[in-house]
Amino acid sequence: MASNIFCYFNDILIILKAEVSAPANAEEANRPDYVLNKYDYFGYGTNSSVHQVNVVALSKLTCFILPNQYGHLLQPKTIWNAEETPEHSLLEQILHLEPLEVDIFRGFTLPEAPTFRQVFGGQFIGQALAAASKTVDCLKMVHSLHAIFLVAGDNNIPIIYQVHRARDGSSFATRKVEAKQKGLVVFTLIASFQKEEVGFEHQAAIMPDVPPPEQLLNLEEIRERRLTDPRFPSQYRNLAAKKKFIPWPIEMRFCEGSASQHKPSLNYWFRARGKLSDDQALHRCVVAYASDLLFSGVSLNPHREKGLKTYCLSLDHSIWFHKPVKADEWMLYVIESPSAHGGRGFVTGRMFNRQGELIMSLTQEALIRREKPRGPNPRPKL
Ligand SMILES: CCCCC/C=C\C/C=C\C/C=C\C/C=C\CCCC(=O)SCCNC(=O)CCNC(=O)[C@H](O)C(C)(C)COP(=O)(O)OP(=O)(O)OC[C@H]1O[C@@H](n2cnc3c(N)ncnc32)[C@H](O)[C@@H]1OP(=O)(O)O
Repeated sequence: MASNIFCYFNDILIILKAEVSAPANAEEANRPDYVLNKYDYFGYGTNSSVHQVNVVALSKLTCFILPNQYGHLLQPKTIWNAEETPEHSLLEQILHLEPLEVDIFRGFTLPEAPTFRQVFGGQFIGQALAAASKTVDCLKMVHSLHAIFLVAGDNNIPIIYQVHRARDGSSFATRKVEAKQKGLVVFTLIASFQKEEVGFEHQAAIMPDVPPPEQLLNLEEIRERRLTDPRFPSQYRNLAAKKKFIPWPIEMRFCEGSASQHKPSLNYWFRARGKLSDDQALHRCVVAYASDLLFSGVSLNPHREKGLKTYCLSLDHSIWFHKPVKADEWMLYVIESPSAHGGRGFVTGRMFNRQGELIMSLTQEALIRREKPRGPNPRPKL
């Protein structure tokens, strides 16, 4: 027994019982209807104007009406209002974007953020994913993304993120993001989002047997040891002490000592420094950011030698999120490099939580070359 419901309202209706078939709007009228179930919602939740909603109840319908002034309660505490939380971590500041227009955002490279010669690749991925996430129904979470680095970004100018809404389906949504500097597209990302769903389950990947993070040193402690270890020549120690050192917003603990630094693999624990807001979208942006820090460098491990200077840049990066992420708790990053050839190093990664659950799978290809001496007037890239 199906019955049509036409109503004019600006509140949100949450379904408590029954199924509802909903042609969402006029543009989608030619597409097959999609079905809303218990706890799905429809309506607009705006107080600017009254909208028409056209749905078909497939059986007796019971709804909870949420008046528009309470619509914000459906939004989780998100990265886009992070500035309202005084104690937010440095990572939330790095990923914070300024909305400029519908689907257009501005990101910055903060002085406290890790920078390299060019904008850090993980910053592009994290910020672009944050921009895409802001345009997607908050019940849908990113499950995969694919990024390409086109031009080295300039740390000294803002980055404009333009989001294209490629598709909004009932279960999935797809977004394309272009990052621009000086009018040039320097980075692109395509990301797919999905509503939570129950389905088939298995995990064939096994977490390697490594020491727990509490028994290992972090990067800062390794550096401290190098500065004070009398086995290193004093010239080396003085030089290392003079180098500007900005602690990364990600804490890392390496599972193997320097003896294994020539293996085309690396295992390390990591977590975000400071407490993050309780927002799954933010936690996924944070791990996406962290995933580019020590990834493609593993493809150089078998080729490392004294005095080697390299020119390395991430070319592309893909992530699949299998399960919910907690970026401020320890995760094990297991990296392998099956191949380096033709100036390109290829790496694959897996991230496990402490319970051994496989949370994410990743791949990346990077340009890996011996550094050539710079000419007197290098061509500007932007
Ligand atoms: C066991 C314990 C281990 C413990 C480890 C412990 C500690 C580790 C600690 C620290 C590790 C530190 C850092 C690692 C962390 C993070 C890594 C971050 C990675 C990134 O965040 S990465 C940023 C994102 N990714 C990009 O931003 C790429 C954007 N995309 C492009 O940039 C272009 O798409 C390109 C270049 C790919 C193709 O562009 P194209 O087709 O035009 O390429 P082309 O070959 O012509 O080079 C063009 C110009 O690149 C320069 N160039 C080329 N080859 C060179 C060489 N060999 N030497 C010197 N310069 C070179 C010249 O300037 C040349 O220009 P010119 O010819 O005028 O000289």
